Amino acid sequence: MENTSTDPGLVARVESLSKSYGTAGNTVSALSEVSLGIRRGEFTAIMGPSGSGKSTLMHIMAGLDSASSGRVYLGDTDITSLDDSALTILRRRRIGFVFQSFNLVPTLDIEGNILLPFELDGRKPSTQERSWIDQLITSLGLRDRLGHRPHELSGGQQQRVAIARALATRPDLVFADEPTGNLDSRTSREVLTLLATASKEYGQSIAMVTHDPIAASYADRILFLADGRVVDDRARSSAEDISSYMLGMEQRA
Ligand SMILES: Nc1ncnc2c1ncn2[C@@H]1O[C@H](COP(=O)(O)OP(=O)(O)OP(=O)(O)O)[C@@H](O)[C@H]1O
Repeated sequence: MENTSTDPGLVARVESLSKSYGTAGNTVSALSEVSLGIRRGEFTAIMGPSGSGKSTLMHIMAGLDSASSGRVYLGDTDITSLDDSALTILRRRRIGFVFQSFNLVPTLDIEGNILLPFELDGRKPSTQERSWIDQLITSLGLRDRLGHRPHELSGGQQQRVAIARALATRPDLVFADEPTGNLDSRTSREVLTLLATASKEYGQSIAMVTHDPIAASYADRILFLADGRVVDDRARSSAEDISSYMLGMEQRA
């Protein structure tokens, strides 16, 4: 009998997750029998060389792509059993996203972008949610930008809007996909500090895909993937240690 009991310390987990692309005779294995858990309240980085399966793992955990086999849980919800409309609702209500390319809606002002998850859910924020959003707007320094359009903001400011949007609904888990990929190093540090603070001060669980050792050094924990498998699971490490580990991985490959 399969054990499906949930460890309350894990916000999400995958069990024996495999993913292949292509058709019979011409398949690429992107993930092979991956089992891992993302701990609640932690900032987790997922690292690995190009093609190691990071994006595939994130997309499947976020319900954006389907597994070939295995199980994927968000809390105690087995998302592999959900249909497309249930997955859409789950993403909207329980997951936040921060992308490399910010993905703001150009025709909406900053406030409209931050409130978009509520708009898509057909509701207004409650009083309590509104005060949380106000707190986010202030702490992210966006108060005097609310009426502006995204193109009027710098890259770093746009990413702060995306972070405010991702945190606004207090999702179970925020996925960040190379969130500093389009930012200069100073702005990257600001954005990474904001993500680390969201986890430390607000208990926000975050899973960040990155190939950047500096970005990963802001995380509480670093999972390393290679060839579609988890090859290491480390506590917080310096950028130097992460770099030399990555270099070793490439040399062993
Ligand atoms: N839609 C797809 N069709 C076919 N193969 C795919 C598809 N998506 C990913 N792959 C393959 O699966 C493997 C893992 O890809 P994935 O994008 O998850 O790696 P990654 O670690 O995120 O890489 P990168 O750091 O370059 O973004 C690669 O061999 C890739 O070519």
